[in-house]
Amino acid sequence: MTTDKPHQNLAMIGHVDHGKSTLVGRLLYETESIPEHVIEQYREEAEEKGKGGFEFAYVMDNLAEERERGLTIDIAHQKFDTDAYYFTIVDCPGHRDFVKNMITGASQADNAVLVVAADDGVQPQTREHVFLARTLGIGELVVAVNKMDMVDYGEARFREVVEEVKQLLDQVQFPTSDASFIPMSALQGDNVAERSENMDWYDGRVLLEALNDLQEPEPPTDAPLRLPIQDVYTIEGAGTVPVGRVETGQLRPGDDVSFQPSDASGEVRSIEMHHEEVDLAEPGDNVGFNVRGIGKNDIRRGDVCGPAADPPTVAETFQAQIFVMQHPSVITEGYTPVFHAHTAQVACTVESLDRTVDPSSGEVLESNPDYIETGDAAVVTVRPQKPLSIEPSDEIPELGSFAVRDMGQTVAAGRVLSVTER
Ligand SMILES: Nc1nc2c(ncn2[C@@H]2O[C@H](COP(=O)(O)OP(=O)(O)OP(=O)(O)O)[C@@H](O)[C@H]2O)c(=O)[nH]1
Repeated sequence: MTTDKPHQNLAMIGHVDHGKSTLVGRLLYETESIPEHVIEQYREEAEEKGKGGFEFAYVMDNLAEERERGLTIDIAHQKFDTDAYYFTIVDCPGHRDFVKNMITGASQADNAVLVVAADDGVQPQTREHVFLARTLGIGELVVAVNKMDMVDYGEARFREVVEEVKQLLDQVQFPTSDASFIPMSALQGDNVAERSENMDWYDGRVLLEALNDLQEPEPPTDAPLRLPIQDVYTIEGAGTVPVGRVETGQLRPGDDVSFQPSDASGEVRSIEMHHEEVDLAEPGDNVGFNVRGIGKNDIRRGDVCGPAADPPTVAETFQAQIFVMQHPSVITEGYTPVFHAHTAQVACTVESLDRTVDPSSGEVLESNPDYIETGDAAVVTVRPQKPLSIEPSDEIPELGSFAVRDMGQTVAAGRVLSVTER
């Protein structure tokens, strides 16, 4: 894969069984992104088994079977391209660790396709995923009204589903134009790559066209430097080398930087990327660097590096809007799970439940509730049990969201509204 086109991470979201995997399979198939030898092998098998024509369903069945055998052409991390972009599919929310991956930057999605089955309409997970997409800062949604073959390709049903989805998107204030609703069948291939003859009432874009027209993700360069530290190495000859990914801003040799919350600072001596010395690092760059006067025990994973003149914020407490995704019982004041924000993992206490809000409109439902539970959106005040660097998401979105983990699962996701500094 060359780099002559910009890259985008694309999330596939939607209720279980509405067709996310099938749609990914179809996109890969239509863009000729499934390796030729795999397709060829299926074609031969299909012929041997006398399956007549080479049906897409046959490809999907085989992909599913491979997945079960652990041979994984799994939908996560598959790549395809259009004229304008290279796309990488990132995990969908049902998959393990999706939320955590989204938040720790590993697979932060730029945009998403929301799959809604025409025969089923908006379902609980459709709601949940849309809310999550909003919380996690996904830019644009393309809505795939899928399984149109199951409703006789009828325009009236399509319009009904579009209305349902629009209501949901209005509630969470997700700006979406009419053109982003596409009636399709992932299984039959209608309106994915090719215009469907089964729906001549539709004259909008097909899915690949809509993806091709997405806005280019903007590199966030006007925020100050924020570089969460993943690891700290000691390298012979170079000394202490923190490594991490630049989330915002720029890093140059000669810069005076500060690491928070460890509170160490010094001047950047050199920066390395892909084993080569560079004189500038920008958002998305994974770098190792060397700072005058800083030893291995002065800084650690979970620190954030920023300009000494505008250092990363360290929170005494912070107020956040959270969405409870799955919790076996209820969350009350005093609850202390582990918060995952960028590369940090810190136990934090939910000090007060300030209010529950309509997950959609943000309207206050109840002030100072006694508890919150799965499906609730709430504003809470949180006290980290150890120093934690985190930023208001309005100011630096890349450092302003977190996942709440407990009992081996992500129980909630959230966005920082404000920080009371230490
Ligand atoms: N008729 C019809 N069936 C479809 C279409 N797309 C998907 N399906 C079927 O719907 C079922 C679920 O599809 P999946 O792609 O596994 O759905 P999913 O959303 O990925 O489901 P999870 O990964 O379990 O969340 C499968 O049996 C598909 O064959 C479609 O366009 N038309």
